[in-house]
Amino acid sequence: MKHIRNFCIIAHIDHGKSTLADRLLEFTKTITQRESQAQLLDNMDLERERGITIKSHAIQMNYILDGQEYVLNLIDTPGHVDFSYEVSRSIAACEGALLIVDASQGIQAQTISNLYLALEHDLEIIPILNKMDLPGAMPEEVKDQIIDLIGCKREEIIPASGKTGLGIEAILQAIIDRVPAPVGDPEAPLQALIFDSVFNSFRGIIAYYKVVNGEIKKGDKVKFINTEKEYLADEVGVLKLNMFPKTVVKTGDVGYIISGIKEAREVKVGDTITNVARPSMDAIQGFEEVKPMVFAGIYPVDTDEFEELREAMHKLQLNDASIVFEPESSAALGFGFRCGFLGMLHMEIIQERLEREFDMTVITTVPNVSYVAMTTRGEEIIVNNPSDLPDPSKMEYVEEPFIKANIITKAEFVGPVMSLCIQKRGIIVNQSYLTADRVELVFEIPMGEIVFDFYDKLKTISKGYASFDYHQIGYRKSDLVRLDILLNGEHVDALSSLIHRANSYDFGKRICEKLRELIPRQQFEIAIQASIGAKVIARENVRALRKDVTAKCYGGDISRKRKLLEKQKKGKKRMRQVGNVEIPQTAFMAVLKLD
Ligand SMILES: Nc1nc2c(ncn2[C@@H]2O[C@H](COP(=O)(O)OP(=O)(O)OP(=O)(O)O)[C@@H](O)[C@H]2O)c(=O)[nH]1
Repeated sequence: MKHIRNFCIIAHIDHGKSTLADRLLEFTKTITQRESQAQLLDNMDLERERGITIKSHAIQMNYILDGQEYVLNLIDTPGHVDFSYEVSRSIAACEGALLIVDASQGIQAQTISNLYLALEHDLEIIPILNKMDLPGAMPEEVKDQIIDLIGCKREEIIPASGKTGLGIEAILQAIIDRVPAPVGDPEAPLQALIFDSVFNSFRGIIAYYKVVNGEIKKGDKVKFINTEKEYLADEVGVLKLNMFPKTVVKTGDVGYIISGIKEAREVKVGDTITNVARPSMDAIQGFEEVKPMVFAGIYPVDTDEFEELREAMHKLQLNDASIVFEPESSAALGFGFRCGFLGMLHMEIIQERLEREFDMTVITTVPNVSYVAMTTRGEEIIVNNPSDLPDPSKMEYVEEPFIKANIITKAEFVGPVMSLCIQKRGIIVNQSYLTADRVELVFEIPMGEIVFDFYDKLKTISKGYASFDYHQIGYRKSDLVRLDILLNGEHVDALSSLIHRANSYDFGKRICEKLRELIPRQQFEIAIQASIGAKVIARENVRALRKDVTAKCYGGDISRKRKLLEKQKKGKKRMRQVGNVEIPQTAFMAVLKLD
């Protein structure tokens, strides 16, 4: 135990965490250069394509320093806010953290929020100034920022580059010298903290844990304290490049367990494993049920494919326990599912996986957050779909989730950032200068206002010099109304949204204009109306189509005509007929496209 070091890497997105991790793995010969495809740890295809770490992973390195062999467990953490609970669990399994800061970018919002998480768990922080090879690196300036932030000594900051390999040896030395060995009682009953799990189609769910006290042996009967389920430890071991089976994983070490679990739902990140024969009564603290934040309807384009979609969703849920879904029906879209996601990125990933892995073509409706409505009869209703909002006459009030948003930007962008936040119904609670040129702004904002395009807008108005991070701070009463859309007088339930009363007129007008652009002209005129209750507040028309689309090809060559028709057919793939109007997928997402 004395020679084990458990550490994670925390960084703002794109500051070079995965690249640096690869260099550490190469240097310790955990992987050979040949095995080191770019960003080895990101082994899901989607992760590699998007260049982000979606799930945390762990890997063990062996390193000899001054004749002593050390076991270094690196726990990789995801960098995106959608997955922040996983970051917090990974951090809880470590004694130290490498805090990576891009020398050309300086400290960003997630550097700070992840740092706070690490400090909450009393982790030893090793500051690293990465990307020193970049011409735009500003080492002295960024060092000042780091010193201000964590109060370390200048010489404690390690200059590094994941690209050239600068600083790698110094980092390993610092991990051994500065990160404390795990503490724990080898004689005590087993307590192992689950910080991640993965789905393997052959072996079922593989859970990753850190043994906090006691030990876990192959063949043990174990129990997961929060779910109260018992399993046989078919295989335990440590994580190298591949799984490395062992007969026992001891106190302080990081390992995996395979026990025939088939569904991701049964393994909850943050849960504690104990031994059935000699149980610990206490779970390790900090366990939370992960709650979805964003909801949207997912419908098969082809109504016959509902059962296939159900099967695909179930399969996805087997390896991603954070998706929830239940059947719903929409007058406009037929049968589908209301699905809950951790955030917008998570939603996009699920949609993409449905298409790639299950070959499903789906229509997704506008995402919304989860509201709470209090009825006049004193019932509390959770509203995950705007259509479920009770009639105003039967409702006392509605509450919406709020977040605390942390934004770091340059002083010159404070004005525009503030106006954006205020436009999104934000309330500023703090403003502080980190340096003469860098400002941290703290806002409380309704979550519904930021889930869509907030981050994009923030990036645009700050020319990319703003970083953003948030956490939920609970529900508050709001004056929300349901805005409905009618097409030729017919209410399209999938286009309803909840909106603050003060913004509803402007919003109604803009959404009608946007729909007019997105709904293609058809054989007849289409009236687009926005209404609140029975009152129509905006209207636009899509004029009738006069000419045949192929008309301009008359006399032209036939192949061109066929191509045009085919193109049209493809475009139609994601269309839905509502009443007599055909609505394209893009229209269901119109809200996201408002300027
Ligand atoms: N010049 C230079 N580029 C680097 C260095 N380290 C990483 N990069 C580049 O920076 C980008 C982001 O690197 P990643 O390692 O994927 O960053 P990350 O922090 O792991 O990103 P997430 O996993 O998404 O949080 C990639 O394009 C890398 O090639 C470095 O030391 N120097």
